[in-house]
Amino acid sequence: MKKIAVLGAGSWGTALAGLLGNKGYSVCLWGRPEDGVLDIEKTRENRRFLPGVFLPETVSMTTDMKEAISGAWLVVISVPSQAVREVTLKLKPWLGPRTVIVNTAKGLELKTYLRMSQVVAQVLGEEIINRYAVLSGPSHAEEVGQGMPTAVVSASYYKRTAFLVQEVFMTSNFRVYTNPDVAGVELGGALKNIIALGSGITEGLGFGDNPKAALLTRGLSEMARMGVAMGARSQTFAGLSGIGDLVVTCNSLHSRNRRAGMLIGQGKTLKEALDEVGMVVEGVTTARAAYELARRIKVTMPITRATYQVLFRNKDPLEAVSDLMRRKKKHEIEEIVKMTEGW
Ligand SMILES: NC(=O)C1=CN([C@@H]2O[C@H](COP(=O)(O)OP(=O)(O)OC[C@H]3O[C@@H](n4cnc5c(N)ncnc54)[C@H](O)[C@@H]3O)[C@@H](O)[C@H]2O)C=CC1
Ligand SMILES: O=C(CO)COP(=O)(O)O
Repeated sequence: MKKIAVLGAGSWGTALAGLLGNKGYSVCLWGRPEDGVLDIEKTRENRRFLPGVFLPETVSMTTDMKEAISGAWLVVISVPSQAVREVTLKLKPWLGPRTVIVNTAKGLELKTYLRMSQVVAQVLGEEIINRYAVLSGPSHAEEVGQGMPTAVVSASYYKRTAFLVQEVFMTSNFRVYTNPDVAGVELGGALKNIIALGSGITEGLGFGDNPKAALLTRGLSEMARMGVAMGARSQTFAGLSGIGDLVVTCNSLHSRNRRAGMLIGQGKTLKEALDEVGMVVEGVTTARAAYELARRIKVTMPITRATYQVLFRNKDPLEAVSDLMRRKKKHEIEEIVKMTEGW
């Protein structure tokens, strides 16, 4: 069977390696030595990041990048977004001329503000873009690992690549749609984590469902605003990588972004919250990158700004909520007002 490399032995890399291995692919899961790769190989279980999910014999483990990439026709990147550049640099010397790259990391790179496809293209050259897809959507590793019905989206500028990735990942419990809007799918997956952090903060403050619904809905609106300003399609934000992932991340007990937010809302510092969660909380770095980018390109993102201030400027979460509520009066949807004569 064709070989697939999965880079990143955390919860998502492990779940995807299991999914692909169960489909019969020969999967090589690469991780750093500190990820207990040898222990995973022996027990067939990633006890730290995905306990209770057992990997089939079709999945082998390595800490050697050359061994992982050599002969692979498809490479899945499942490391935190701030590590995507480093890992892409490491895989570059061994990458075959036709190997397809599937990125699953959700975030914006700090300082450069680049989306993950742009980071990968900077490292591997623009020509990679035809062989690149992003796989994103509401898909907690814990549930995918248990084979629960899940729907995600494969986006690529190149139709054949989007279709190929759909075909590779699709199972009776893992439904994959396609979308040509790479920017929209990447930004949906990245920006929803900021809103989930903010939503978790309101839960930690003891607030209920109304503030969560308000944050989620207005959060989606600012995600789409930023997306359109960066060339994405607004409709993509109504899809799996937008509203879909926002709903799951703001509500799920598995969500690290929601959990970190709740801890901060309860009075923990950012460091204490991150230590307690113990896994990557992508919304933290993305809040910083998106806040700075929004200022630079002059896009209004009040929830992102408020979340940034709580995370990095020691703003009291209650004061942040109060400031959001007291912003100047607004129309709900500007486009509708513009289309409505006499308003
Ligand atoms: N866990 C989930 O349910 C899902 C996660 N994702 C995304 O997948 C990406 C990875 O997340 P998770 O696996 O959940 O994180 P995790 O915190 O469970 O694991 C991250 C893994 O990456 C490793 N890592 C960190 N820096 C590294 C580096 N520089 N080089 C190599 N390995 C490194 C860590 O040691 C760890 O094994 C994130 O962008 C996340 O948003 C996407 C969909 C679902
Ligand atoms: O993106 C994810 C699920 O779709 C994982 O992020 P969280 O753990 O914050 O929910």
